[in-house]
Parts: sequence; structure tokens; C-alpha cells
Amino acid sequence: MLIIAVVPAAIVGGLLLKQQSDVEANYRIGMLDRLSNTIKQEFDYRFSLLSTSLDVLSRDRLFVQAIDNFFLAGHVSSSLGTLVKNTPLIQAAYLVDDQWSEIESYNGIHGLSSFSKLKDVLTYRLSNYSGKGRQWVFYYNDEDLMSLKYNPTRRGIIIGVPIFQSMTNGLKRTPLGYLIIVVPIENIIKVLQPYLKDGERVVLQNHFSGAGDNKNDMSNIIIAQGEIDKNTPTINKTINIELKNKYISEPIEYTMKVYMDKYLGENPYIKSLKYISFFGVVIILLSLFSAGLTYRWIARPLGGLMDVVRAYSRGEYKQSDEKLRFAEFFMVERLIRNMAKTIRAQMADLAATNKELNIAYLEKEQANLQLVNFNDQLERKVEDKTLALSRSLLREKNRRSMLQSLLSFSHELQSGNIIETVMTQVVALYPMAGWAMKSYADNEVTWACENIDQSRLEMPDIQPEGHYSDYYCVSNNGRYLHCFKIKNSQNDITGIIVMQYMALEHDDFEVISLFIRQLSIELEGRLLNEELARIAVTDSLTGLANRKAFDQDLEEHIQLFDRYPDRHFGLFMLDVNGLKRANDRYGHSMGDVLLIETSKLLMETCRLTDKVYRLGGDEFAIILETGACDSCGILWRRLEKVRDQINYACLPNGKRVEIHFAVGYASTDQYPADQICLVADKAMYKDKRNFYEQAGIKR
Ligand SMILES: Nc1nc2c(ncn2[C@@H]2O[C@H](COP(=O)(O)OP(=O)(O)OP(=O)(O)O)[C@@H](O)[C@H]2O)c(=O)[nH]1
Repeated sequence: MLIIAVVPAAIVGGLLLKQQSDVEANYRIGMLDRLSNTIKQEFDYRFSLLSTSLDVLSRDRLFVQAIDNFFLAGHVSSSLGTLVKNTPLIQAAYLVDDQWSEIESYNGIHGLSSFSKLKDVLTYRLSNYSGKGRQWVFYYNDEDLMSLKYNPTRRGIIIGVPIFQSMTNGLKRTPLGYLIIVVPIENIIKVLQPYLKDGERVVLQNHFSGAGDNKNDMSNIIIAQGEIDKNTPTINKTINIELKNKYISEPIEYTMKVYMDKYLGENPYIKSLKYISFFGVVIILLSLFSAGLTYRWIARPLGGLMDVVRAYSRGEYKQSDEKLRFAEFFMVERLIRNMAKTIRAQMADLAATNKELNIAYLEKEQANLQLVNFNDQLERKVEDKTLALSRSLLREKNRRSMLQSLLSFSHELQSGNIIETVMTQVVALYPMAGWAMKSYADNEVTWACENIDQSRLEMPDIQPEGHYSDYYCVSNNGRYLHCFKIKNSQNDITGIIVMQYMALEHDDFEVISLFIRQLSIELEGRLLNEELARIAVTDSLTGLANRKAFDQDLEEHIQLFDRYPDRHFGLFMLDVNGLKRANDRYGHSMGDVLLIETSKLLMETCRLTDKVYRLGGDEFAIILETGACDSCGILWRRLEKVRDQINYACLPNGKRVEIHFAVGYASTDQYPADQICLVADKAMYKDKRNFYEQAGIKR
């Protein structure tokens, strides 16, 4: 994997480096081309300029005439000097006559004999003149054409220009002389060297062309800038250049090699990258091959095996069509096939068992369902029954509670305050409700209220007179005022109970109605009992307490006095005088009136704390609760005063009899308690006797 990942990256990197190297190489080659062209153009330009200057000078009339005229030698010298100074390539110039004797020179060597070689070559060339140009170029080598300081190598180029009398006569004639120009290789180097940079060099190799006598070549001209290190890798370009223009008769050629110390060789890394790439590709191919083999012979069989196992785990017992390789795989395959057979058989058994179980399960489910339905129905019935039972139990409980309450209530009602007892009872029964009650039996005119607005109760719609039914209901701010009349057995309304509550349930209504009925009965019973008790101790004619009451009270007072001896009481005994006569004379009604009026008179005379009794017939008694002797004396004097006044008992028919009675009294202040009755009685009879005696009436 590492190889597969790294090798392509290295190849791509190498290709990029190679591309960069190629670009750089192309750039260097371009530089080399430009330098080569520059050197060539400069070479051509300089020699073209030189040839032009030579052509101009060779046509100079004074210059031509100077060959024959000694006096023009100064002009020649001046012209040659100008030529040499203005033309960088030229270092020395000679003007010679047709015998090649020097006429004038500049930077030259006087008496130079070396021209003999040139003479032969140039004469030969002129004889074979082709009609093209009239400047001839030659190499020189190892010749002294100027001082050593100008040309230490003794090598260079000579340009010979024949000078004719007239240009029109052509070159068939013998020239007057020759203009010889010396171009040392030092000047060529000097002219071309500025175009080079360090590490660049130009080697001009001349071609040996033309006649065999012109073998004095310049050898190689080496133009360099800076030191040349031969160990430094270089690039070079070889081109042919010609010293050639329209003035030169026979051009000469150079092979110019331009060197630059730039390395164009292959990058070693790129070179090694080739090997790396190659080996990388080989490794990748080998890896792919290995992967293919692994996949084909191991992974795919194992995958197929895994698929088979997974299919088995899912319950799909299909055999793979893929043939497994190797003996182990065959064994595994056989094992799996055997397992598949076994599992299939087991699955078939399981399927059959499962089917039976499913059937049994369905039957069980149906039975369960029926059972659940039955249970539901049973539960609903039990629930309904339980609810009904609980309701009846609650009702029964309420009734029992009510009955128990009513039992205690009946007992309480016989003795306590009726209103308070009833209100306590109803509030205890329904504490969340508001209650009010008014009793007509006690002539009560105010409502007893509990959690209810009394002002609402005073409204006409509440009053029982406007309603026929024993129960009526009026609304009260979203609630209800349930009104129950209390009636006695004569159907008289004896009271009303109001309940402020929500809408009444049937059970509640029944309970309250039962309570009201019970209340009515108990109330009437109490009233009857009270009446009976009152009658038992009341004299029916006069309305005074009777003898029974007198006996009870006297006994009470005696007992009380026995316990509290300082609390004296007094007893007055009274007897009406002349009742029999009144009866006899005017009838019993007169006697009754006499008794009634007497009792009124006694009641008016006594204090409220004194109790008056009619003991029977015409006998009366008075018990003074606080009846010390002096108190008894006060009452006796008041009775005396009343008796002394004349009072009548009158019938409607106008008949009347005078009221008169005898009085006697005793106090525990003076007598023992158990004797005061006797003492008072004696006193009374004594008083009666006195009356009759004074009145002269026979009894
Ligand atoms: N009208 C009337 N007469 C009664 C009543 N009770 C008793 N008498 C009668 O009153 C009479 C009482 O007689 P007396 O005891 O002699 O009374 P009296 O005539 O006043 O003579 P003294 O008591 O001795 O003064 C009897 O004839 C009774 O019948 C009653 O309630 N009404």
C-alpha cells in the first residue's frame, strides 16, 4: 500500500521536476541561441563595417595617387591612422605598391618582408578573379605583421585590397598597389568579448578552404569571459559563420562553438526517478497480480464461505454455486453441506412442532379470549353489583346514621332548645350545605342561620304560605334553596327548614324528608308533652299552678332551705270568703268568676318571684322565694290593702259579688320549714274567723 501510494506521488513529482528541468534547459538553450546569434551578427557587422571602410578608402583619389606621388604620403599615413582608429578590428594597415614595397603603414613594421606569401596568394586570386568583390581575406599565423605588443599570438586575418588607377578598367589590369589590413585575433577577441559573461566562451575554428597555399590559419580563436573551469559542465552550440559580404571576393568560414557553463544533463533525481517509476510500476503490477491471486484463491472463496454461513445464520440454507478452492475449503464445504442437511431436517421437525404449537397457541388464545371476555363481563357485573351494594350500603349507612342521630336527636329535642338542637343536627348531617330554620310553635319570628344569607330568606318566595307542597325549591345565585315545611298532625305549619345546596340527589332528598317528618313528629310530641306537663300542674279555671305544683314546689323549697338555711322562704295561705254564697245566689259561673278575679288580684299584688297557687276550691297559696319575715310582712300589708279596697267579680249580666279573702302566712325565718304550712293555715283560719265575726255572717 505504501508503495502504491508513494510511487505515483514520486512519479508525478519527478514529472513536474522534469518539466521544470526541461523549461530551464529550453531557457538555457534559448540563451545559448541568442548568444550565438549575437556573436554571429556582431562578427558580420564588424567585418561589414570594415569592408565598407576599406572600399571607401581604396577609392580615395588622393590615396590612389599617393602610390605614385611621394608627397601624398602624409595623407596616406593620416588615412591609415584614421582607418585603424575608427575600426576596432584593425590593428595595423599597410599601403604597398605593385611590387609589394611598403609605401606607408600604420602600426606596421617597416621593411616588412612577410608580404611575399601574400603576394603569391593574392596574385593567384586576382588571376582567377570571378568578378565578385575586390577584397581578399587570408589567415596569417606566426607572422610578424606588427609589433608584438599588438599581436602577441602572431595570428589573425589579413585583408588585401588591390588599388587600381581607375575603377572602370576593371581588374584585368595590374593594380597600382595594395592596401593590406591586419586584423589580429586579439582585436577580434576584444570586439566580441563584451558580449560574453562569466563562464561563456566562443571558439572559432577556421575551415581550410581555398588554395592549398593558404594554410596559415588562425587555429582556434578562443574568446572567453573570466576563468574557464573545464570541470564545470557546459552546454554548447555550433554554428557556421562566414566572413562574407559584397566586397569580399572569396568568403571564409568558421565553425563557431559557443559554450555556456550551464548543465543540461539529466537531473540525477529524475534519472533515478525513472528507475523508481519503473520499479514502482513493476511492484504495483506485482501487487495487483498478488491481490488478484489472493482475491481469486482466498478472499472470494472465503467471502463465499462467509455468505453461506451468514445465509445459514439467517435460515437460508442454500448452497453456494461457487466452488471452493484448496482442500481445507473442500472440507469446510462438505462440513457445511452436512450441517445444512442436519439443520434442514431439524428445521423440518421444528416447523412441524411449531405448527402444532401455533395451533395449540391459537386454541389457548381463543380460550384466553373467552376467559377474558367472561372475566370482563363478570367484573362488570361484580362492579355494578358492588356499586349498587355500596350505594345501598351508603344509603343504609346514612339512614342508620340518620336513625341514630334521630334517636339522640329525639332525646335532645325533648329537653333542649328546639332551634339549636335541630340546627346542630342538620349541620352535622350536611356540613357543606347552608341551613336556616324558623319555628312557628315558639312564635319565633327570626331565622336561625348557618352559612346562609338571612336577607335572602326574608324574600316572599321563601315564605311557606305561597307554596302548597311540603317541599319547594327556589334558586339562589346558581345554587338552590331547598325549603321543607314542618307540620304537625293537624297539617299546621309549625316551622320551616331551608337548605342551601346544589341540586339534591334522590337519596339526600329522602334522608332530609325523613328527618323533617321525624322532626315534625318529635316536635309535636314535645309540644304535647309540654302541654300535658303544664296541664298537670296548672289550674284549669284560673291558669294558676295547682296543688300538685304547690306540693312539689313546697317540697323543693323545704329541701333547698334544709341545704341553705339562710335562704328563707315564706308561705301565704288564702281562702275566698263567700264562694258558696256566690254559687248559691248567682250560680257556679259567678263562683268561677269570683275565683278567676281573685286569682288575678293575687297575681297583680305579688312580685314576679312570688308564685301563686290555687290549691283547690276557694283555697289559694303563695310561696315567696326570698321570704324572710320582713318580706312576708310587706306582702301581707299589700294584700291587706287590696282586701280593704272593694273589688268585684262581675258577670256579663251585671251581677256582681265583692271579692274578699282570708290570709295567713308563716316564714322559715320564724318557724321550722315543715311547720310553716300549718302555721300559715292557722293564721288564715284565724283571719277568716275574724272576718266573719266582724261581718256578723254565720258560716
Ligand atoms: N262555682 C264554684 N264553686 C265551687 C268550686 N269549687 C268549690 N265550689 C263550691 O264552693 C263551696 C265552698 O264552700 P265553702 O267551703 O263553704 O266556702 P264558703 O262559702 O266561702 O265558706 P268559707 O269558706 O267557710 O268562707 C262549695 O259549695 C263548693 O261546692 C268551683 O270551682 N266553682
